[in-house]
Amino acid sequence: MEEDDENPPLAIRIEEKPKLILSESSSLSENSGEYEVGSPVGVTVITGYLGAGKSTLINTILNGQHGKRIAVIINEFGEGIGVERAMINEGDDGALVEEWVELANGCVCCTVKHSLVQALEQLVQRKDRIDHILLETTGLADPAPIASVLWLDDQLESTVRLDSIITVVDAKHIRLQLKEYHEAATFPEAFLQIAFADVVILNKFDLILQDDKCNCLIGDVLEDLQKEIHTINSLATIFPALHCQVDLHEILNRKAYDANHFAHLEALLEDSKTAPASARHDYSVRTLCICEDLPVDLTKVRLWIEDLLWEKKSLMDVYRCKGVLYVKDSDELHTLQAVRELYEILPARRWHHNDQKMNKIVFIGRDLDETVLKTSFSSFVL
Ligand SMILES: Nc1nc2c(ncn2[C@@H]2O[C@H](COP(=O)(O)OP(=O)(O)OP(=O)(O)O)[C@@H](O)[C@H]2O)c(=O)[nH]1
Repeated sequence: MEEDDENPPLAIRIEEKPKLILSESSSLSENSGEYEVGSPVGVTVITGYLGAGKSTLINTILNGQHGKRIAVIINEFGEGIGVERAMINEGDDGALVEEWVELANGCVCCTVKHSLVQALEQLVQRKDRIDHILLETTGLADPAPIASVLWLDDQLESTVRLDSIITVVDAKHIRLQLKEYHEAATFPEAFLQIAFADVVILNKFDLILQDDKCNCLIGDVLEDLQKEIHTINSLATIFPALHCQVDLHEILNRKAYDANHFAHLEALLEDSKTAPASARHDYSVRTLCICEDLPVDLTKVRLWIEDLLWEKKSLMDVYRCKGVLYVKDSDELHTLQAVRELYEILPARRWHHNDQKMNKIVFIGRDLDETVLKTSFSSFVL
């Protein structure tokens, strides 16, 4: 592909599989202020049910005022090659230059992992020209493997960082989708996407009242839906939206996995609650929170969490876990983050004199048992 000096296209050829678009935002500013030279490039994973509005969100971001130079990676599976491309607005001025590569069928996790690492490695070589990467996971029910590649992959660790997982939800259909999965007890796609989300965009709220026979106020319906989403994942920040129009500063650069960007996690943990047993919808995927005042032994915490995430003796399926730890013989607050079987415990900052030192861990997962979690934590770790 030829590059002309006035409007140099950004295009990177990758040998296989994800489609890759590189875009320079029309609102590009030389220094957005948020991009630090030398720091890893943030990756936002965009997931969501079929038709929920993922491409709409990408279009909103590409055409938005955020001052970032953004690269987009799209995975598309099966027969629909080319469809995703048509959904993305390339811009009148040709500001978006694309390189499309077909994704072969095969083991989703392996294929995606391999080609994703390759694509990212090539992208970050152009780091001087990219501030942020959007990764749309079309066709992937479970964002966890992608998240773990980005979050803890040794090869990529210093060059890219998982910024956040955004799940786009169709406000009109989400109840039905959750109900269907719940009743059929099948692979809980809609649950997983919400369970892993740092941000949920509750999209298409214009459609939710169309079938509503009770003349409810739109505010009440939205509030109900938000409660329902928080029953599954109380850590997710929810933005109701029309055509995915959201404040881009709220969704880009969230640093949801950074130990040293701790204020956000602290606020989330402060607010998070265990979904009550009497929750209106008794889903098997839910949020559960345990608190403990006494200092813990870090080595034992590691063994405990490994037992939980790796051995799965208790039959609980933990998808996501975030927390703060009050570690014995340390004057630093530690953070715990886990995505599926991967976890990380890091010192985040020194305890402040007015902090209430305690352990607080939030779990999001399937068939979580509060009693087992609490008693095993107290007996094992303290
Ligand atoms: N009424 C309404 N329609 C919307 C809204 N947001 C998106 N749509 C429409 O919903 C349809 C699907 O949106 P997409 O952005 O293509 O959804 P997607 O999640 O990328 O779809 P897949 O990639 O097929 O899973 C399009 O026709 C959009 O124009 C909204 O807020 N309200």
